[in-house]
Amino acid sequence: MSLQQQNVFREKHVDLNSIKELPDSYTWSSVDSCPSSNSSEPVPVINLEDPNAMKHVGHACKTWGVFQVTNHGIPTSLLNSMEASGRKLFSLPFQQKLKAARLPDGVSGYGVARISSFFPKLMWSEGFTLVDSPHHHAQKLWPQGSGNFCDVIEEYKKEMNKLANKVMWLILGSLGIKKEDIKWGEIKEACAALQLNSYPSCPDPDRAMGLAAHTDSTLLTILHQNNTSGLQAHREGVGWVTVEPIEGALVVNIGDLVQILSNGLYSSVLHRAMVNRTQHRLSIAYLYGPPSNVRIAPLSKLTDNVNIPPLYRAVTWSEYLGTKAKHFNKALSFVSLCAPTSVFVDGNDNNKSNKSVLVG
Ligand SMILES: C=C1C[C@]23C[C@@]1(O)CC[C@H]2[C@@]12CCC[C@@](C)(C(=O)O1)[C@H]2[C@@H]3C(=O)O
Ligand SMILES: O=C(O)CCC(=O)C(=O)O
Ligand SMILES: [Fe+2]
Repeated sequence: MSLQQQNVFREKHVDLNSIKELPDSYTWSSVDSCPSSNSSEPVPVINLEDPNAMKHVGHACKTWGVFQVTNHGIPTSLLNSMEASGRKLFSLPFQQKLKAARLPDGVSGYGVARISSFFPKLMWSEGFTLVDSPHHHAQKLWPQGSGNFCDVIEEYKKEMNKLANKVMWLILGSLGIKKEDIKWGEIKEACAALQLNSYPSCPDPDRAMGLAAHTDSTLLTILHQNNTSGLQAHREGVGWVTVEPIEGALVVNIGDLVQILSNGLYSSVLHRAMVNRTQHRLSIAYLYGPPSNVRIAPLSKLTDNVNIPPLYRAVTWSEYLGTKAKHFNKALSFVSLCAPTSVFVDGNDNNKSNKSVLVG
């Protein structure tokens, strides 16, 4: 990064651990006006070894767009090592983390949430995005040697890929889709990014926002959260529901690309992360998408061009990420084939879903 870029970057980046009082630039006036729902129904928890797992996955996708999985096959030791690697990274001195800062137009590296530019207030979090090999970043962060950091990341990505494939086939199976119905056949060539999120303890958590409401631009996202609650999912007609951490369980979020693929039968889930006064929260998101050359469109088996027309046009993942980077919560309507009604609300208004409603 050039000196000039570093200066621009520093203006936007603040060491949250050094702040004792919530600055105005981090104060979200609308957070306290829309309290979390007290709904007694929790987000579904699905045992992946249950013979009825596919049916449960289908139901969870239709009703919530988010669920937790147990018996997922990821060794506890790997989850612990990944969490320790995340802690090791975020506990570095701020100036050291800045050495691996994400470039202004880049994707990977240390920085604020990419969606920050769509909001008038800043988020109480720091993130680290890894797309390719972690070695380049690790060298900058730990010039004297990064220990097992890179090995853990590579192993985590490999294991997460297997799990994401498995969950993806459960989702597709629940829609009645078989392997031969998918033109891109094996999804083992799938692409992915790893997003490490750190939410330092906050002096005024009720007026701060860790990560603002968004949907993921993925097929699905697998999230490991440490034992500190903060993740909330939005359910139509219910409101914000906390996805309570369950030891050893992983959270699966349905992303926008499954909404496209399923022709809207399964909606991506709007979610956000809250912060708390005493505990540092850490989450690790495995953002799973299709191979870069594949165009994602509503599956032909789910449309008939007469009664059920395709609702979305075909897009590649990178094309969709570009649309999301430009239009954020309006991205799905930009690939929609039907006229959207104008129901978008301000992204800072957390009381309502900020996704589009499509009229056929
Ligand atoms: C693959 C990706 C999804 C993501 C944009 C990215 O290129 C890498 C970072 C991802 C992330 C993680 C935090 C929330 C999110 C909305 C963001 O700002 O960066 C997602 C992006 C996304 O799903 O659109
Ligand atoms: O930290 C969390 O619980 C949410 C993270 C998230 O939504 C993301 O990384 O996309
Ligand atoms: Fe997310």
